[in-house]
Amino acid sequence: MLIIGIAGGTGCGKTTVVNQILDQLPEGEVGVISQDSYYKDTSHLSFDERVKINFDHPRSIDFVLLESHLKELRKGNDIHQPVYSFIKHNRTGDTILTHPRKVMIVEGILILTNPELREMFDIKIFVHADSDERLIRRLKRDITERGRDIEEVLSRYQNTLKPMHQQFIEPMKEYADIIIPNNKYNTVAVDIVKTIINQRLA
Ligand SMILES: Nc1ncnc2c1ncn2[C@@H]1O[C@H](COP(=O)(O)OP(=O)(O)O)[C@@H](O)[C@H]1O
Ligand SMILES: O=c1ccn([C@@H]2O[C@H](COP(=O)(O)O)[C@@H](O)[C@H]2O)c(=O)[nH]1
Repeated sequence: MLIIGIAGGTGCGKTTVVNQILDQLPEGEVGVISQDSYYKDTSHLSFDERVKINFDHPRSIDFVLLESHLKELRKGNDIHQPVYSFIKHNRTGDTILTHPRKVMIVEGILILTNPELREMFDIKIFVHADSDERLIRRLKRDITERGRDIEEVLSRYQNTLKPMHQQFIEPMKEYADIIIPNNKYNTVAVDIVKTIINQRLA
């Protein structure tokens, strides 16, 4: 199994890059695990308490579960990937049955911050987009898709997201094998990653 980690700040385009990679690759050969599925279960908290969580700090992620799921997949076993709701700020209680594939992609803002998980990646990719570009994308996406308003996005950005990005996410570029510039759609970089995957699948 080839395991590819794709990191980068919010709105840099990780999900978009993953979808571009999957496009035209043989179905069923490449699997995806999203770090978002592994936000810690916070069912014991009220919604108002959950809103106050710092979701951009590594402690908000259940890395133990994520790592153990990846190890199970590597052993050839299925896992039940939790489903996360950004609207509820919590796991939904549902899971997605995820099968091991020849190539597994793990994507998320904080996946390179955990040394044990980092060790498991054969290829580490960091998607870069400038912070103003990422904020604009985040505003548009969170208002249309994640039930936020402009006040929520901007206050989270100033209070937690920006400082956490500078402290935990940006320094992870140091560990990347490949940095994809993604201020504009980068088909050349995506094609290079696809070529690597196709070689593994051949
Ligand atoms: N290169 C790009 N140029 C313009 N918009 C982009 C680009 N890449 C992604 N987007 C848009 O930005 C938003 C956030 O992208 P997404 O892939 O969800 O980022 P991430 O998963 O890193 O948070 C989405 O609405 C997406 O369509
Ligand atoms: O309940 C939650 C959990 C996370 N967030 C925000 O999501 C982004 C990470 O997702 P991307 O798709 O990579 O943008 C992170 O910056 C958290 O602030 C949230 O709003 N609510």
